[in-house]
Amino acid sequence: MLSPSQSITLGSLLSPWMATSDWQEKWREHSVVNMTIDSRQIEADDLFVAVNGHAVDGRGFIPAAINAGATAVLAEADNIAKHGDIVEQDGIVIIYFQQLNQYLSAIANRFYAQPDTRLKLLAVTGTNGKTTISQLLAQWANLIGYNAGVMGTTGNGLLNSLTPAVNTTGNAIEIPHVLHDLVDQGADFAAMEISSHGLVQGRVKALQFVASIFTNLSRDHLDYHGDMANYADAKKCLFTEHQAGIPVINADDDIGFTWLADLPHAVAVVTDKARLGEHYQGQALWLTDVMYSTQGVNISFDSSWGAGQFTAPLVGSFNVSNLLLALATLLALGHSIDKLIATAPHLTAVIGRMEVFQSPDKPMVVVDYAHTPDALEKALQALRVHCQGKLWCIFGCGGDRDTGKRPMMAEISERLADRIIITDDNPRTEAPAAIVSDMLQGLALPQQAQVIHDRKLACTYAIEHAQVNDIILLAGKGHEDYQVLADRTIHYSDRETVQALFGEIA
Ligand SMILES: CC(=O)N[C@H]1[C@@H](OP(=O)(O)OP(=O)(O)OC[C@H]2O[C@@H](n3ccc(=O)[nH]c3=O)[C@H](O)[C@@H]2O)O[C@H](CO)[C@@H](O)[C@@H]1O[C@H](C)C(=O)N[C@@H](C)C(=O)N[C@H](CCC(=O)O)C(=O)O
Ligand SMILES: Nc1ncnc2c1ncn2[C@@H]1O[C@H](COP(=O)(O)OP(=O)(O)OP(=O)(O)O)[C@@H](O)[C@H]1O
Ligand SMILES: N[C@H](CCC[C@H](N)C(=O)O)C(=O)O
Ligand SMILES: [Mg+2]
Repeated sequence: MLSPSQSITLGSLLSPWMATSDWQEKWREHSVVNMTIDSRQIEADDLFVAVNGHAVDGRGFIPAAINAGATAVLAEADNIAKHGDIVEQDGIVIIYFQQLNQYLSAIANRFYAQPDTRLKLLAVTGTNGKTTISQLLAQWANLIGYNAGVMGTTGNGLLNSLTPAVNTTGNAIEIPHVLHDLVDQGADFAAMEISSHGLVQGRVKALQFVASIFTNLSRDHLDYHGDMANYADAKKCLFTEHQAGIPVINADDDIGFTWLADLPHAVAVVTDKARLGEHYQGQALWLTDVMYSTQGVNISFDSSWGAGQFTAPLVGSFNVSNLLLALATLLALGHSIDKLIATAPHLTAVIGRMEVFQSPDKPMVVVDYAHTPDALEKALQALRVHCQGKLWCIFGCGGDRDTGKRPMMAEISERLADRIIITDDNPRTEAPAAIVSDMLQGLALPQQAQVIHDRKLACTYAIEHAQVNDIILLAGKGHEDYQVLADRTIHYSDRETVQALFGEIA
């Protein structure tokens, strides 16, 4: 539960955008103590914000919000002529605001007293790696003396006490509210994940970031963005239409590389310096050597801030990219290279991201959140290096999400794994059999893949049938502790399943 903010008058809150001095005094001086966008979460003295959404028009819930105790309403205006109109309904004021969705971030940020400027706020965007990098940044920040928070897929809050959240990037009101609470709890650093949905919906429009990181772009969310060009534009607008601070760009990624030309102050991060060309003038950090072991990675790098070498207990080549991006960002923000190198061995793997589970006489199991073709490919490639026996891949595809990635992920599993078990992953409103059928289209030899819809049974089968030197990748659910079915959400966790099968928990 978020704490209430200090109260603020409607006149003061909205004065940057409308002539509140013309209002009746009773409305101008009317105080509100919280903002909420959902009528179902209204509490006494809240300001209800009614926007027109993708599925329903929030203005239809104004009566419900008033019934629930809203003390005032800020509602989307249909056109510019109606901007600033005031209507009284059941003794409650409704103020109309044009393009409310696009301004909501600024209004809410003002409401919560600009918390983005009261700590160092960092943004991480890209298809894969956002959670990992934001948490690595927060861990590293803590190790060098900050009190760091995060916001993202695994929840919001101080790094070690996260509150689960509905979205990876919260709504335009929730974000400054969480930041306000973080500042109250003494946070002086926060790294947040910014999804492409969050960017196009203006959820972070008004925030001031000290640095923004781009991880990579690969297929995902085409159900929402239509095509890859739109998806790329959505990500790019963090750097061109937001207060991004220092851009830190993964230039190994083809899209990231092309953006460098438009971002002269960017820090480019690459695994091969030659990729930047002789004439590259900007700041950069590049890999000079890397060694992998089951204990993690040993990285040597050079950069505009000097050269160095460090170890970190993370698995997979993509985590080298994640570590370099986090390091480059902290260096660009002025932190000491020596301190960062000295603290790197204390970084830890992020929950549900290439998380390794081992038990005597049992195959190694890796729980990972790969739910895109690129992530699945990278996760399998990373594990192949360590696998003496057969590599198993257990995965499904989410319902009500981009259907095009289903056969692609199946094709990747067939190419890179030795044994495939297709299972369920949040079927949501779709029939699990239909999702599996889409996935099977991608296999040359579908008869060789097993389909076990029940995820726990799929894991049990693999652990019972795999040899001790096999590796089992359990992909797609990572930290999730639920399975979303058509009519209900049930408790389910891959991590708990493995721990139970290994006899670690009852
Ligand atoms: C399609 C989409 O992105 N929808 C997002 C959008 O909702 P919306 O404004 O369109 O909502 P709507 O359901 O049409 O309702 C309109 C308004 O009526 C209000 N309402 C509705 C019902 C009611 O009883 N009372 C009420 O007041 C709603 O609060 C809303 O303000 O804005 C909301 C607030 O920001 C988001 O929570 C919501 O995310 C939904 C839940 C969602 O599933 N989004 C996914 C696709 C998403 O955003 N994913 C990305 C991450 C993807 C990744 O991993 O990369 C994310 O950032 O989470
Ligand atoms: N830099 C990377 N490049 C490619 N794949 C990655 C990278 N980092 C992580 N992955 C893979 O993607 C999965 C998800 O990683 P992570 O949760 O950090 O990404 P995310 O961008 O936060 O995802 P989401 O969009 O679901 O929030 C990991 O479990 C791993 O398989
Ligand atoms: N944030 C992503 C996560 C997907 C995770 C996977 N378990 C699934 O449900 O598809 C999404 O909502 O598309
Ligand atoms: Mg994430």
